[in-house]
Amino acid sequence: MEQQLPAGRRPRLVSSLGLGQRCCEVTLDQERGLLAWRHPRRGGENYFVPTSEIIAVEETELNKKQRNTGKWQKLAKPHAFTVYYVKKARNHRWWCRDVTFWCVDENLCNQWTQALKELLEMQKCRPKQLLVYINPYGGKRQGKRIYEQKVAPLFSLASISTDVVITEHANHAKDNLFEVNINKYDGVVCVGGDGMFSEVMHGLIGRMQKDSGIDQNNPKAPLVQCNIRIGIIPAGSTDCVCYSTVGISDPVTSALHIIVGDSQPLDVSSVHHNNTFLKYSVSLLGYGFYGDILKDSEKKRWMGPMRYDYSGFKTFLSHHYYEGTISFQPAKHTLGSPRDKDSCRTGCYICKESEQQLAEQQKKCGLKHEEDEEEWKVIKGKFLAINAVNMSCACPRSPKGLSPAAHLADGSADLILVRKCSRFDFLRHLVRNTNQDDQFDFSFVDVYRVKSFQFTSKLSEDNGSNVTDIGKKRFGQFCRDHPACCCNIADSTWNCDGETLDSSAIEVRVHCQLMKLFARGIEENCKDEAAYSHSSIEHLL
Ligand SMILES: CCCCCCCCCCCCC/C=C/[C@@H](O)[C@H](COP(=O)(O)O)NC(C)=O
Ligand SMILES: Nc1ncnc2c1ncn2[C@@H]1O[C@H](COP(=O)(O)OP(=O)(O)O)[C@@H](O)[C@H]1O
Ligand SMILES: [Ca+2]
Repeated sequence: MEQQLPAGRRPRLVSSLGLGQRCCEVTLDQERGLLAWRHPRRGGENYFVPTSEIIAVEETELNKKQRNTGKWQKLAKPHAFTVYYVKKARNHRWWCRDVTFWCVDENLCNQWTQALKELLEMQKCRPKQLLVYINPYGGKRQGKRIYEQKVAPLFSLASISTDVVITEHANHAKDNLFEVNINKYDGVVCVGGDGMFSEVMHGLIGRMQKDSGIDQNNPKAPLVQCNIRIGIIPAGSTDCVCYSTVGISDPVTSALHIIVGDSQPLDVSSVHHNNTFLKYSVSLLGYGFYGDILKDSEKKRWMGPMRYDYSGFKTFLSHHYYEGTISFQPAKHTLGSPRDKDSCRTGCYICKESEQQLAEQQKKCGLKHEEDEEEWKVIKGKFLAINAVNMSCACPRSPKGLSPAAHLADGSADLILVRKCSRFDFLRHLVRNTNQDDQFDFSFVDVYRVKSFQFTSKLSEDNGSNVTDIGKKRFGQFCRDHPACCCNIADSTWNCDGETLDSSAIEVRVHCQLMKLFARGIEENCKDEAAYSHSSIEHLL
C-alpha cells in the first residue's frame, strides 16, 4: 500500500485488493472524495464513486464459496469490507449496489474501512433521524409494503433512525406535525402521492409559521422558510412532485436521495380568499379541466390511479368552459421565460440567481414584506382550463410536464390559459402535454410567468361575496339559452396539488424557496458524466 501526503493535502489510498477471485487496484482520493477501481473482469470496466454517493461501508465475512475460490485461500483467512453505493441507471433511476474487497492484511482492511467511514462522517448534510408518515390508502394501496420492503432496509443500512406513523385518517400527518418535537428530526418523509405530500407540507410550513407568530390568514405576511427537508417516497396516483424534482417516481431512487442528504429548494404558492388562508401549492393549481377531473375522480377513489383516466375522458367530453377574470403580476425578477427551450436542471443558474436575490432582499428588509407596486395585467375571458404551475408538473402521464420550462425555485409560477376552443383543438393541446410537441403553440393558449395572480369567476362577480354557496347549488346547471353551448353557469373547482378548494375566487402569491426537499432536481443526461468519470479514473489509476 502506498500513502501519498503532498503538503496540505489529505492522503490518497491506493491498494491492490481482492475482488471476487482476482486482484484489482483500488484508489481512494480523500481530498476529492472519490473511490475508484477497475473491475478485473467485465472487460476491465472502470468504477468511479464519489464518496457523497456511498451509502454505507461494512466489515464483511467472506462466505465459504468466495473463500474457497479465492487465489489467496491457502495463505490465510482474508479480511473483507463491503461498500454500498449509488449506481445511476437510465432515466434518472438510482440503484443501491455493493462491492466487496478483500485482503489478507487485517491492518490494511481496517485502514480502508476507517478511511471510508471517516469520509462518510464528513457528509454533514445526511439525515440521522427521520419522521416517516405512510398513507396506507394512497395510489394502489401499496404504501406500507413499499416502505417496509424497499425503503426501510436502505435506511437501516445507512444507520438512519426512524419514527414511523401509519396514518389512520386524512389530516392525521398534518395535525401530528403541530404536536411532535420537531427539532428532534433532520427531515420528514411522506409515503404516498401528491395529496399526502401536500398534507405533510401544510403541517410543516404551518408549524413553522405558528412557532414564529406569523398569521397565515394575512395574504401579505412574509412567511418563514422551512428548513426541515421533506422526502417523498412515491406511492400515490400521480406523484408529480416526486417525478418533477427527481426525474422518476421510484421508491428506491427517492430513498437514496434522502440517504445522501440531497437538498432542493422549492417555491410554494399561498392561496387566499377574502383574507382567509385556504392552502399552499407547489405543483398544480388548476381551474376548469383539472379541477373538474379531480372533483369527479374523488368519487371514484376505489378505482385507484385509473380514476384519473376515467374522469379525464368524461371531463374532456363534457367540454365545459368557465367565464372569469384573471389578473396577474408578471415575474420580472427571473431570467427565464415559459417558452425557453432549456428546462430546470440540477444546479440551475436561474434558480441560483433567484436565491441570491432572495438573500439580498432578506438582508435589506429582514422579515418585513416589501410593498409591491408592480403592474397588474388583467384578462377577461372564457376558459377551458386555467393552470398555474410552480414546477414543470412532469409525471409519468406527461413526461415533460404541463410547463416544461418552469423552474423549481425561481420564485415564479407559469400561468397557462386555455381559452374556449373546439373539442378537437383542445384535444390537440392535451395530447401535446403528453408528447414532445409544444403545447403552447396554439392561438387559444397563452402562457405567462407570474409572481402572483387573482381569479374571480363571472359568477362571483355577478353575485357578490357569497358566491361559493350559490355556485355549489347550481353546479351541473347549464346555460338555459344555449343548451348545447357547454357554457357552464356554475363555477368549476380549483385543484390544488390534488386537493379541492372550497372557493373559486382566489388570490395567489409565490413564495420563493419557502421549503426544501431531499432531492437535487433533474440531472442532465448521464453521457457527459460517463466521459467525466472515465477521464477521472484514468487520472486516478
Ligand atoms: C383526455 C386526455 C387527458 C390527457 C391529459 C394528460 C396530461 C396529464 C397531466 C397531469 C398533470 C398533473 C399535475 C399533478 C396533479 C396532482 O397534484 C393531482 C393529484 O395527484 P395524487 O392523486 O395525489 O397523486 N393529480 C391530478 C391528475 O390532478
Ligand atoms: N389513513 C388515511 N385514510 C384516508 N385518507 C388518508 C389517510 N392518510 C392520508 N389520507 C389522505 O389521502 C389523500 C390522498 O392521498 P395520496 O397519498 O396523495 O394518494 P393518491 O395519490 O392516490 O391521491 C391525501 O389528501 C391524504 O390527506
Ligand atoms: Ca417556480
